[in-house]
Amino acid sequence: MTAISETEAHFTANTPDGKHAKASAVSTSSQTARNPFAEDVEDVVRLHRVNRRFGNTQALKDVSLTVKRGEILGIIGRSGAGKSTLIRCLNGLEQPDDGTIEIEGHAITGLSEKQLQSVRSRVGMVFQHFNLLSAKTVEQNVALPLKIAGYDKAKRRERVAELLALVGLEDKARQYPAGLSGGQKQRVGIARALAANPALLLCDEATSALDPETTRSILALLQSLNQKLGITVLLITHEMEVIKKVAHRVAVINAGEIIEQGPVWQVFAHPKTALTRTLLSGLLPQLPEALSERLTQTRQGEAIYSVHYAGQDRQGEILTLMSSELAGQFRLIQGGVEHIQHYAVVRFFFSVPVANTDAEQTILHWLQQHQAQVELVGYVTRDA
Ligand SMILES: Nc1ncnc2c1ncn2[C@@H]1O[C@H](COP(=O)(O)OP(=O)(O)OP(=O)(O)O)[C@@H](O)[C@H]1O
Repeated sequence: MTAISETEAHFTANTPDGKHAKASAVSTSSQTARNPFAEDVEDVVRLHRVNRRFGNTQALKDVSLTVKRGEILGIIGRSGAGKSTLIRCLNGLEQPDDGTIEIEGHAITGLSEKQLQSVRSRVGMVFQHFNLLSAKTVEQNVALPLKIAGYDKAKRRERVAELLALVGLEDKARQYPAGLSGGQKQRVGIARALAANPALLLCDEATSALDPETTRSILALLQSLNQKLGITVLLITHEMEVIKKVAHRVAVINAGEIIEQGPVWQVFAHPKTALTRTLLSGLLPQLPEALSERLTQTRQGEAIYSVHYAGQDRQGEILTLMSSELAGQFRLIQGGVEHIQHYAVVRFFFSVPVANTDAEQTILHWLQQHQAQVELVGYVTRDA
């Protein structure tokens, strides 16, 4: 058996005969028990002013958050920001000091361990290090939650075949995890998380242990599962690239606080906080280092501006338009277009000689008219 972390603490589930069974690292459900969760509730997850303190550390500070049914919400934050604490609160392994957490309209704060079992049956967990049972085959790993939930052998076999087909691993059913690649192991982890038909897939750094190509294929799988099954996904990550590829909305967490949230295209186009800008820095064009090193705040030489812009279903034509309508009045330094959701997110830097105040004002006015967000970055002397 592989070592498992506290997050994958043993879950228990009611079996049809009324006894409690134990499983490792899996969510479980009872087919016979009445589902206390309202499947028609629009918000699958709702957190209201959740706080969690550890001594002097405020791991979660007044966190309010919703995840709508069918949505993929990405939560991004640096190490120590509070992501694990948030996950642990969501699957009931941690209790907040105050505030409320609801899964499908059902308050889960203050529940007993036994009451939490049905909560966990609605939440499938996908882990960074897969947490498969090494002594069991792929099909046995996937079947485990079904076994605990009381599915008979024939039903288990049928459902496991269905799940393995869903994640593209039909031919690996009899293999052991040791013989699988990282991406294949994560596919097994996802199949297992989906086994009991959860409402929510909680992905805790699900691609952080994978190479870029495998990461892409796992993210594509999550996206297709979201589209095919309509499953709601809460994805915890420290990589903006992951958010960009799959999430509909993003929430940025820092020192336990949600400091910014919104549709992914919007946060990319108009990041409000310095941290978000830093997290985005690898993905959006930056001012060349040779130039940024020479920046001053004294008005001289050339003024350098950064522009953020987002347009729906447009191919970033603002740059083309600006180049044709204001030709010769500015110098383009660096720029690029990202296509996120149905938006073209454009970021570019341009310079204009400070001596040419008419051109500067014309450009700023033009950009304002085109709803672009413009910021003065600084000045460089003309020979820069
Ligand atoms: N059981 C605990 N006892 C004391 N402090 C804790 C405990 N759990 C978390 N913390 C503290 O709470 C803060 C948030 O921790 P958390 O593990 O939630 O962050 P994280 O964003 O998941 O970080 P990482 O990405 O490194 O896992 C940190 O300062 C951490 O040291």
